[in-house]
Amino acid sequence: MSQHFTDRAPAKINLTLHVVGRRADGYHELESLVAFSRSGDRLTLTPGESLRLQVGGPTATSAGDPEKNLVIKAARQLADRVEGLRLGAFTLVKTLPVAAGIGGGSSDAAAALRLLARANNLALDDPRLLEAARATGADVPVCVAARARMMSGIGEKLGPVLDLPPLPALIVNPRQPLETKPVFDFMKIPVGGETHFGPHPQIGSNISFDALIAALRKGRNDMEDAASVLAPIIGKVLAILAAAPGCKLARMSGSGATCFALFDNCRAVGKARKAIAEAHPDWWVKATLLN
Ligand SMILES: C[C@@](CO)(OP(=O)(O)O)[C@H](O)COP(=O)(O)OP(=O)(O)OC[C@H]1O[C@@H](n2ccc(N)nc2=O)[C@H](O)[C@@H]1O
Ligand SMILES: Nc1ncnc2c1ncn2[C@@H]1O[C@H](COP(=O)(O)OP(=O)(O)O)[C@@H](O)[C@H]1O
Repeated sequence: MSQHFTDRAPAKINLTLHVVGRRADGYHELESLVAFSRSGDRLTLTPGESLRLQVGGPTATSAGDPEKNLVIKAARQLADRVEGLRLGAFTLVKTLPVAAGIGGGSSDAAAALRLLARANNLALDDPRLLEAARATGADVPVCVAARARMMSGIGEKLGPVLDLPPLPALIVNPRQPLETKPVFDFMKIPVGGETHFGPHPQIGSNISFDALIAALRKGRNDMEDAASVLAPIIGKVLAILAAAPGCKLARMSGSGATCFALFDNCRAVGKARKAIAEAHPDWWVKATLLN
């Protein structure tokens, strides 16, 4: 049997998302504490000469044309930078909701870069790989290591990996896709302008669970109001999560519409998952640990 490599592409959760300004090229400058789930999509690479992608799984259709998939884009970006890069056939099992604020496509792209790095003996901190990540999408660099850390700039500046306590979390998507650009556009932040919503809380490694929750409460998701106008169901999801017994914090991730709730124990997450999944069988409801 031919050799193959497999990796997971976890969901990216913006525990905070502060929009702090806008660059001349229209991209928004952010400050965001990002964490990752334990589960997500699954990507396999069978190394070979030609680049191919087969997409399956429950959300494969909504991910769109495989030729435009971010897995292919990332592989081409790396091949443009690494002479003689061995490519191959990717198989993606897509389970994360698409256009959901949890960076599924970015995480798939980052997983593709990790797999190509393994197949070609490249280090994950090889500057060519990081450059390929940046060229693929703003959220791809943080998804390469897929560990909790601060992200700033448009996503290209990464703080040190943070040793956060694993956060019992429930992630809920009401299955209403919401693309990123219209939400940023709706915020109407002028180019060159700065926002004045307040500073980001300081969060370091080895912070206790309670101190982390207190710090996160001082932070925000600045895209929440705009996203809630474009997809009013977000308000309902947030209200349901906030009312779940034991919920310590409920917030939207990224540009939405996925929202998450943090709890101090997995039993409370399990109970909330059961209740919400039963009441809303059409929603995507996932219990996980974030860090
Ligand atoms: C908002 C965030 C927060 O983590 O997440 P999602 O909601 O997409 O998951 C990200 O910044 C999304 O990153 P990503 O989805 O990779 O963005 P890209 O594909 O590079 O850009 C999509 C579009 O979003 C806008 N964009 C993106 C990132 C950024 N910092 N400023 C922007 O204004 C641009 O209009 C761009 O055309
Ligand atoms: N592997 C992929 N998974 C999901 N979406 C993808 C993928 N590749 C390309 N896309 C496209 O990228 C866009 C954003 O998808 P996604 O990464 O799921 O958004 P978000 O970061 O908001 O969760 C969608 O329009 C989708 O068609």
